[in-house]
Amino acid sequence: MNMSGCFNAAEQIGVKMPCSSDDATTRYLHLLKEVAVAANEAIGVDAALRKILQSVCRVTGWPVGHTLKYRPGGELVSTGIWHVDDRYPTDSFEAFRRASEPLCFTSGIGLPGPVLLEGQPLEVINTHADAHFPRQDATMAAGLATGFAFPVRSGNSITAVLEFFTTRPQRLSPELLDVMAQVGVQLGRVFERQNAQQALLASEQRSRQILDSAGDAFIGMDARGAITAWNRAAETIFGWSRAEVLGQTVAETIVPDQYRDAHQRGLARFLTHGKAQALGQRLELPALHRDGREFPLEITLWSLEEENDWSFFAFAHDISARKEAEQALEHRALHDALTGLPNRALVLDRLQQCLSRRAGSNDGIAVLFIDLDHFKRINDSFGHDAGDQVLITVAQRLRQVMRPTDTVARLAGDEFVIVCPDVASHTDAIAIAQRLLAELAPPIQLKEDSVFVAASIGIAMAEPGWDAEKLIGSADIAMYEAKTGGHSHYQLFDEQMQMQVTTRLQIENELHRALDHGEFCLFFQPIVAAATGEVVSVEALLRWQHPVKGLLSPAEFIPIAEETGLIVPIGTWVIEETCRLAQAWSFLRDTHLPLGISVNLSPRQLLQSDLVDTVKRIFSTCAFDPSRIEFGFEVTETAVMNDPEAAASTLQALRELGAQIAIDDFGTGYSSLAYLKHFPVDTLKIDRSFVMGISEGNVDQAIVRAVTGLGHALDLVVVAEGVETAEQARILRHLEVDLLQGFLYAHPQPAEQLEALLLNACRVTRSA
Ligand SMILES: Nc1nc2c(ncn2[C@@H]2O[C@@H]3COP(=O)(O)O[C@H]4[C@@H](O)[C@H](n5cnc6c(=O)[nH]c(N)nc65)O[C@@H]4COP(=O)(O)O[C@H]3[C@H]2O)c(=O)[nH]1
Repeated sequence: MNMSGCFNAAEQIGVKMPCSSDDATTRYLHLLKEVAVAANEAIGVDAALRKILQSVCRVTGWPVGHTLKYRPGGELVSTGIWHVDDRYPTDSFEAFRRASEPLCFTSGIGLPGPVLLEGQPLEVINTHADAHFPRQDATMAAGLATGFAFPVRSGNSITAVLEFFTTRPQRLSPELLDVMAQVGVQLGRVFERQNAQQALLASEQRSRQILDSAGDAFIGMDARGAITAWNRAAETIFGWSRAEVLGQTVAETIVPDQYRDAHQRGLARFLTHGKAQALGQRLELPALHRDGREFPLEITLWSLEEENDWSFFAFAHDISARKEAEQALEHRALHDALTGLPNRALVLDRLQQCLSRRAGSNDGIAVLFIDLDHFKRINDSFGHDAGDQVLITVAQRLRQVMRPTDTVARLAGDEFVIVCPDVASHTDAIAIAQRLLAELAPPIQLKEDSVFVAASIGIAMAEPGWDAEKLIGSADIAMYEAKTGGHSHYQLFDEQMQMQVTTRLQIENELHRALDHGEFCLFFQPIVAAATGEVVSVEALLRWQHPVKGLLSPAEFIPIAEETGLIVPIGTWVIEETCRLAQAWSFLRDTHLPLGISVNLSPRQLLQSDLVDTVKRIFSTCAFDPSRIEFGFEVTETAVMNDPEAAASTLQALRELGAQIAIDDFGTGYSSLAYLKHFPVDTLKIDRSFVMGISEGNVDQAIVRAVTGLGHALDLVVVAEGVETAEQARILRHLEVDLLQGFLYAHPQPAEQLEALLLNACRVTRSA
């Protein structure tokens, strides 16, 4: 090889090659090539050092080579990496090695120390003669006469020193020393690379530690969809270890089957068009666990472009617990806690959806509004636990008789609603109601008792333009009608009912105004002694002086006042007004008998908790003289039988305040004669319906006779209502009824008229 060839070859590997003899140059060139290859290919610094020690020893013919590395603090220490020629005696080498390895060479000391100081290759020709050579004895014993060393440079600093020894005193050529300097530079690159790798490794380890300590799963994915990163939380969340999933596709590992196509399409779209809706967003997605179970995941995705290749990363965490809690809350918000049925909000929502889906032709959607009859009695008689048990059983029965597509809901208390989205006709809806009533008919077994539950059902079919509220409201109106028509019935909604409801609503509003504006007034109807025709008592009867409709009788507004509870303040006004007038009239009569004055008490008033206190307050302000006025209350049988025990104690308390008690409309309601025995009652008022037919038939006469006999046996005064004819009066007198009330004697009349009647001591003669 000529000189130009030598430069060319050296330049190819990036080294400026000094010229020497052809032979030496070739060897040095090979050495540099070997060093370059070792520097590039060696797995690590140690391997490169071993290879280079070996190459240098071979090229130079020197038998021993050793490397020392720089240690922070400014000294060189043995790496333990040596090369020794096969022909060099092992014993000698071992002794030299043992002497060398423990030594630390500071700057300027021995062979490597000055190299560290100067940064240049150095040779020591006669190690035996050099007094500054710490290993003088060791080299002598090992027969190593000459040494040379050169630095390994990494940037501006020296990271290692390589030293070589030979047995003969020998001087190195300046070219060789230059070559060694180049070897040092090549080796320095290996050190630099290792440092960089170590730094990278350390940073990767730090990153991994951080990622492993994260509670969220960290997942990396390359552009092919393969998993590239998987931290400890990912192992826990998905059940796969890092080793198992690295290189596997995300799609097959954690994406549920049904979403895999979408996942692949999303990835392909991003890689082709750079568009990805999911990136940078916090998403909730279903994920797949190793055991095959799906679970909800909250995930944040982002992408990274590195060297023209895309990587994707995600932080994710299992939100099963949160979802369960949310679902439980949602379920609780939309379901009835006792029966587990949908509640009002949910049924309204479902019905609304159903109506919207069929907008335009809402036929086919039926709503059944179910209200249990007398449920309060079950609660009162058997306790609330039993009441709950009944509601649960009713819910189950309703559910099991309906189709899965129907919604059975509990609105409140004992009210249930069923939405049937597919009912062809009214006839079908009626058939459903009949099925429901039949299902509810068998007794419900409680702990010790069994109870029968009946229900009233209102049915409404959707009409175009109706919303959910209107449809349920209509079924409710129909249910109300079913209830008033008797119990355990069903009723279809019709527009007439709607009109009635509207009227009722209007009256309700007007009743409020009537009370505030003083539109009520009282009429009084005298009650006469059957034997003498003398007025012994009067009944106060409410009237409403309506500003537009004129004088209204109680039948037109009392039921609504009762329903809405307005009867309570109205009733209080009646008692106050009657007492006020009674006090004024107490001196009108010239008789030794007190004048009886009675007012009606509605069922609602009887249940009014402060009724007795209210009456007490009114009585105390009026202060009747009992020898002149006897104040009385009339209650119907039905009102009393709603809650006989409570009624008995209220009536008793009223009696203790000095009031008389009369049972009104006696014989028309459901009453127990046994109760009557225990009731604090003074008077029985025989209903007009028995008086009406008394002239024609024996049945009514027999009833009146029986009631009168019963009343007298219990020491009660018996009054007959609705006496219109002299014949009726005659028969009633014959049947020994004590008092008579009816149009025959007087119509209900305003207070002033009654006053005149009392003043004149008007004695109603027997007209017969
Ligand atoms: N056909 C016919 N009817 C007769 C005859 N004699 C009396 N009447 C009517 O029979 C009703 C008797 O009152 P009631 O049975 O307590 O029945 C009363 C009572 O239940 C209720 N009511 C009236 N005023 C009040 C009140 O202030 N409070 C409450 N809660 N209810 C009241 O309204 C009902 C109806 O009262 P009114 O319309 O005044 O009707 C009165 C009276 O006008 C007769 O010979 N023939």
